[in-house]
Amino acid sequence: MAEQQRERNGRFIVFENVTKRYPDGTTAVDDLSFEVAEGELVTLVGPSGCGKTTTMKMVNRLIEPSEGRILLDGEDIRAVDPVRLRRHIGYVIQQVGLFPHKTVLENTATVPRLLGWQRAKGRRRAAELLELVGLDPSVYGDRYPDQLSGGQRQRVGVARALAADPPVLLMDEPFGAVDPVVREHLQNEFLRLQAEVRKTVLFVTHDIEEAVRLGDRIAVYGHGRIEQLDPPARVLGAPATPYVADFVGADRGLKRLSVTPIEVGDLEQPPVVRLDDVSTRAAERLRADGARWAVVLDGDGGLHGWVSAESLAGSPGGTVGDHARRMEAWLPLGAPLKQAFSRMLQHDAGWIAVLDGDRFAGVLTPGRLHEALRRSIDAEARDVARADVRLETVTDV
Ligand SMILES: Nc1ncnc2c1ncn2[C@@H]1O[C@H](COP(=O)(O)OP(=O)(O)OP(=O)(O)O)[C@@H](O)[C@H]1O
Repeated sequence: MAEQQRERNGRFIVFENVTKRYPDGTTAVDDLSFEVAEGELVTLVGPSGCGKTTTMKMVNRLIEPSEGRILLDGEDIRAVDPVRLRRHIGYVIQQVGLFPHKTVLENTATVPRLLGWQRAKGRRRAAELLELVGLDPSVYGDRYPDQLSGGQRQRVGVARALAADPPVLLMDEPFGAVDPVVREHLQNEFLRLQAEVRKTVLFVTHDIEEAVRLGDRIAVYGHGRIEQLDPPARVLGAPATPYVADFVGADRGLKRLSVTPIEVGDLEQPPVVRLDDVSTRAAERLRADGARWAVVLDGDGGLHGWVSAESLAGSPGGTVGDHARRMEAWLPLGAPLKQAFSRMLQHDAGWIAVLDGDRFAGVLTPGRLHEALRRSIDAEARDVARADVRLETVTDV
């Protein structure tokens, strides 16, 4: 998929043997080579100080590499004026950096203004973007940043980064400063947004859970190097090194996988269409849902496969059946998560359909699978804690 996109569009980020040595001798990034396809979201995850931020800041030339080169859309970024470059790359950081004396609308319209857009056009665009990130511009547009919650400020940060429609988005722990509940909201909203705008994104996080939930691929960093760059299911299910296994908690997780069943609550509900639905109608529904694909059921409600929004929109005639593809990867409810993992790896699939008897129940994604596993591990830890408490009581007596 990534390969095809690359060939078709050619716009992506390429790191070629990039090393960054700081003047004090610290090697923050060591001979790094990797590529990001257009429209792909790669999460950079790893412990503090492993070089994630340095990697990211080299893309918008806030930091210059000591060796190697970085290409953006086929162009060596050293040939591009840094200020011009930055105006074409969205940048979202943890401490959003909104201008306190400017309103939300003015903050959001900053880059369009710098790019010389007319004021009215910039404000129109800013209002659209605020709407898109879930902030009603008529309510929030005239507020100042200190009149917003932390989560709302992060949303403005995302809207501002997207305002000039940059092809590339750099996000450095953008949701790191908000509480876990708001964080999950922001992540889900961001996923919906990304399905619509399909930017090429580098996303730095400490949090493996966030990396799994958001990334098309995850780059797991060791010191200054990427230890593994793979889709989430592969990183979790087939860690490339003991270091990666340890970082993603795979050792413990793999054991729990075989004893944790798939439950209804673990499933996502993608749009569902029928084989005999008119394809234009189905395409409209997918567009309205902001979905890139839908599950296809046959006349009896059994699983047939899936269909992409692209193929429906590309040739509008006929029924869904003319465009649908078979999906072999499915499992019954109650099957162990381990089986889901191995199916995902076997079919190189980003999701697995789950059936309740003959009925389609939903899909399991790597993100959901990881959450289920996490719950199971936490439950196990709580059981152990309770057992400890009982033992202490016995000793006291
Ligand atoms: N200006 C600098 N001078 C010297 N060393 C630096 C400088 N900036 C970063 N470093 C060092 O480079 C290494 C990588 O730093 P970087 O900020 O890229 O890590 P990170 O993975 O983003 O960490 P964190 O998750 O804590 O933000 C660290 O050892 C850091 O101390």
